[in-house]
Amino acid sequence: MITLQKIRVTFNAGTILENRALRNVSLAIPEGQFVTIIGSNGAGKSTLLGAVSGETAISQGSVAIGDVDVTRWPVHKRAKFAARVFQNPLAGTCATLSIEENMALAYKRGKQRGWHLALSSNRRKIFQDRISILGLGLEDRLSDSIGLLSGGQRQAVSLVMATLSDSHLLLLDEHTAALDPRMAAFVLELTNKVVKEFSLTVMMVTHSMKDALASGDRTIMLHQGEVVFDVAGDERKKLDVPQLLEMFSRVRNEELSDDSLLLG
Ligand SMILES: Nc1ncnc2c1ncn2[C@@H]1O[C@H](COP(=O)(O)OP(=O)(O)OP(=O)(O)O)[C@@H](O)[C@H]1O
Repeated sequence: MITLQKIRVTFNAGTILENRALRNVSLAIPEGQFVTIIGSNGAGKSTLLGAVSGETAISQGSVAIGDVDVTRWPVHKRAKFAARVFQNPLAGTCATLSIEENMALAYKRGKQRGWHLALSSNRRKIFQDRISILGLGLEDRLSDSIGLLSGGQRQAVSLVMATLSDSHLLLLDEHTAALDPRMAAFVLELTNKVVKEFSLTVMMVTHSMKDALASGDRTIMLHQGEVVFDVAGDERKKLDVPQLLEMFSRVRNEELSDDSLLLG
């Protein structure tokens, strides 16, 4: 269970640039749940993921992963519990290292030993098996520099890397947004496969209402730093994109099209 209690994040507090990016957000996400997060530009979606991963300092509230209160834990310590995949494929991997070295780093995330120790022949077999899930033939290219891969291949490897550490929480921050439509669909499909296979708990930010409803089992919408609706189960199954847009426009009291949400 991920438990966020009354999270507040205020950037530039006390200045004319003060921005209350998250206002009293409380959420309880049971283990194994896949939550999709939508909302227009600046709604606080990335800030929410940052509050969980530790990349964003919270002004008030608490974050617990399982029974552990991690509110005061730095990013590197929380990495044991949570893996994050960013929009920019270059952000989550190190271009100058090989695929297997990147995997070794992911493997040792939250552990004490150096990454070279994670590169034993046993480990290499695990990496090969794991990466073959992708069906991209990368198991034969483990010693290639990761910088040689396309954006989509890199996102795919990042997903596999997320399954190598002991973390069971996957934070996806618009991880398909920078890819062409075909690759985006492939990476999303792969996401669902990996999540299912490794029973991961997921928080996925997306600008696509369609993807938000098609993936996962719960959808929350943020608006101006607040959760404005939270839907799961049968109620969610019955929802379609136009209805979701209508709910959103009711919240904002204005008319929106899918594109206007996508483009903010
Ligand atoms: N480091 C920061 N310093 C100051 N303000 C910030 C910082 N990070 C985010 N913000 C502001 O906090 C608000 C929420 O930003 P956030 O990135 O969480 O929105 P978002 O919903 O992810 O938007 P988008 O869909 O555009 O990525 C925005 O007004 C943003 O400008």
